[in-house]
Amino acid sequence: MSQLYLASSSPRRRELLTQIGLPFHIVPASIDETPLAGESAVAYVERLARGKALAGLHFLAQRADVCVLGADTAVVLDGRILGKPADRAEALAMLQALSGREHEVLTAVAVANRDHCEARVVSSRVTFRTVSMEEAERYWETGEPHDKAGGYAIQGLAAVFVSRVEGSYSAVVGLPLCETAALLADFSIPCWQS
Ligand SMILES: Cc1cn([C@H]2C[C@H](O)[C@@H](COP(=O)(O)OP(=O)(O)OP(=O)(O)O)O2)c(=O)[nH]c1=O
Repeated sequence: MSQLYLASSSPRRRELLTQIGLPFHIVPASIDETPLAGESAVAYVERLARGKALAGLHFLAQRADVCVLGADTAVVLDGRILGKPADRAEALAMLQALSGREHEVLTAVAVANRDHCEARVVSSRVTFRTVSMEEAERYWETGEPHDKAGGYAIQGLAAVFVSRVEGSYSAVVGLPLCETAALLADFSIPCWQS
């Protein structure tokens, strides 16, 4: 059986993969995350997830005995991708834009070995109650928003803003676990139940 590598520096993704009982190693995979001109959000997250998995495989010198998993999460509002906020002003602007509205969270997961690379994209819908400017400012001070797509963490303090989730909770946090397990099964990497 192949050894599984997670191409990610995200502690969330490590915790999520651990949650479903899979042993894995970590491999670095930093890639350019600039969107291409005219690229849709779905195409963007899929390209990045594949890119991270393939960069990890490259780092491991295309070893024959490994499978590498990469993922990418983007928050999409009115067709616009909200990445990680660059600074306080951008984080506050994102929270104000998300306040009192529904938005989409897209997460792509990709698995690659030397022969092929497969990906799935999962779309979820998250609704925020109204968030006041004072709350947004306090939230920024907690330090939670800076490394999160859309400037919030549903699994963290921002849970108090979320009135509804439709879709995959684990995908919003950073890795769609149901789809990940299915994808890994296709690569003959069994999860806890098989
Ligand atoms: C919307 C949302 C995002 N996030 C996080 C998940 C991802 O870590 C991050 C999105 O950025 P990504 O670029 O997908 O991932 P990353 O840079 O953190 O890690 P890597 O590329 O090395 O795998 O936002 C949450 O933790 N909670 C949430 O509710």
